[in-house]
Amino acid sequence: MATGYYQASQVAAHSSENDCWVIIHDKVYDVTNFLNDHPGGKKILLKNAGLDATKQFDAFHNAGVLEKYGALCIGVIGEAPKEGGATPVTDAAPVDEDDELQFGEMIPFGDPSWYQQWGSPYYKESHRRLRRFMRAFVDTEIMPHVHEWDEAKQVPMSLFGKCAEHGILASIAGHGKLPTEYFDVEASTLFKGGAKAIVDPAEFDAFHSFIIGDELARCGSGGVLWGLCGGLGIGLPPIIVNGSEELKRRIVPDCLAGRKTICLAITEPQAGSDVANLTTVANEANDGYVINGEKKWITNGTFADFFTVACRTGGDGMGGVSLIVIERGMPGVSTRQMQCSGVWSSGTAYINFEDVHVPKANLVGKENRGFKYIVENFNHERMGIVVQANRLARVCLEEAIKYGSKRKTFGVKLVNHPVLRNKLAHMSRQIEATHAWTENVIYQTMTMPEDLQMIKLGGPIALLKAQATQTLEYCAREASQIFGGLAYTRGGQGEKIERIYREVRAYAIPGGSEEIMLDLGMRQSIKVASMMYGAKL
Ligand code: HEM
Repeated sequence: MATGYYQASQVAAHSSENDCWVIIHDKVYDVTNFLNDHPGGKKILLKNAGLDATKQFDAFHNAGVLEKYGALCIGVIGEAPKEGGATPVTDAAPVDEDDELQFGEMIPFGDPSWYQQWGSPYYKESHRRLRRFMRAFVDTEIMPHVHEWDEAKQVPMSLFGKCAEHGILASIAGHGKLPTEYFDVEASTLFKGGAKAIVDPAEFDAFHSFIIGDELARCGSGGVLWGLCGGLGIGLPPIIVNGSEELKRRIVPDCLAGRKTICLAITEPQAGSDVANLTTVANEANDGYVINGEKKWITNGTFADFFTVACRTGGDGMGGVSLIVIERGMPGVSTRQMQCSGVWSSGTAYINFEDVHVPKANLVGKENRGFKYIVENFNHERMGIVVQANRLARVCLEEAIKYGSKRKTFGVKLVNHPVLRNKLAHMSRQIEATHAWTENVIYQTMTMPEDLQMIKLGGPIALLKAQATQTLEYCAREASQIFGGLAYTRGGQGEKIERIYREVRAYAIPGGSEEIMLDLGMRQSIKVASMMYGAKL
């Protein structure tokens, strides 16, 4: 935290290896004890000792580095205020005067258009308050740690606790509706105070959920997103919607309070997305089940306390599948972390269930209805993927524009080369189109009767998922080309791009691969057009 006021001439006196200060963006950093740890080397810092090194710093780092190393900052360049004047608050974010219309850094297409002075019918004051809250939360609590968490291949439980405190976990688990019976609304930063809250819980809608997902995804890590949201978004909803009251009380409050975590365990080594043919079997025994089988690619499986498991309780096909909750402490449960190309901190697991005895009370809803419960959550799951994928694509665009505006080749900034602008243009048009379609579909989920949503929105949402993940793939590729070698190495300026590029498949395959989504989308849409609207086909 900055404390003192200095003149440039005073900083100049600290220019040796034993006493080394530098000025960056009008702040003074004492880097004496950092010289040997500086990843760019000691020499380069010493060359700038006692000087204003802003230009050189900006050439090699992202602004976020200074937040992470804030402890090195000892003051600012300038005069101390006269006695009785305001105390310096050098680290405070500037207050945005025109929050109504303008919010964020104003990088072209770096945020949705309603952040950049465009009107929109979808958002009101509580949405604007929520976006401000979420941005500050992600910038301070998530963004500085993402690289570290990713390398460590885990998200700390403390993040779940912090998100729970604000009501973010409950927002992720609800389908645009808050599960208010299962978390302490009045203890949540976002919702306490009813009508005076940041978001009045009675008014919480799908656009609030959208903002939370979209702003979280600014962290630029699918691993953190899947780590935090994976189980809550797909493992918990089948219990909230279909579970017995006793099962809900036993599981949901702990998950929404960040004390426990959950995952959805469907995919198997041999069954892939083919849910109807899964082989994990639950045989009835003594007032319960004995479960045997293997699950693979299970998001959050390495650390989850609860597993919402798809098992065969009946005959072949989709009519013989049930959902049963298995608990980590039950004998016969073992998990191991899988080594995947992306989403490292999400805890992707291979799971073995060997003669696991589970009480009947852990059955979700009715026996042999599991396939129906899974399918009912598909639209919600896919929309979650759409929101994350498109914001990750936006992160690629934002990073590419920022980097292209400072890096020069052949004496010209990258953004002044038409070939680079052409890449940015194609990225922007795809992101904006995907966002507009996403908003349109979200609006339908708020206005269309639920039974009709299942029929009418399944096709468009499947197509939208393919649209979002192909946009992500395109943007990750083009941003990598723009960053060059920096996006080929982990960490540093190209950190987000390198990671997102590795994570593209984790969006394009789960929740329905692009191939399945495109086919289903058209099949379903043709069926709906003929059956419901009388299209003469
Ligand atoms: C408070 C001051 C500074 C801090 C905390 C700092 C921190 C870092 C960090 C964390 C990295 C690793 C890459 C990254 O995460 O971006 C890095 C790399 C580097 N830094 Fe610094 N740095 C500082 C000042 C400077 C200055 C003043 C210069 C140049 C005059 C410089 C030149 C470099 C270079 C050349 C690299 C290697 C970049 C690469 O691998 O592409 N640093 N620095």
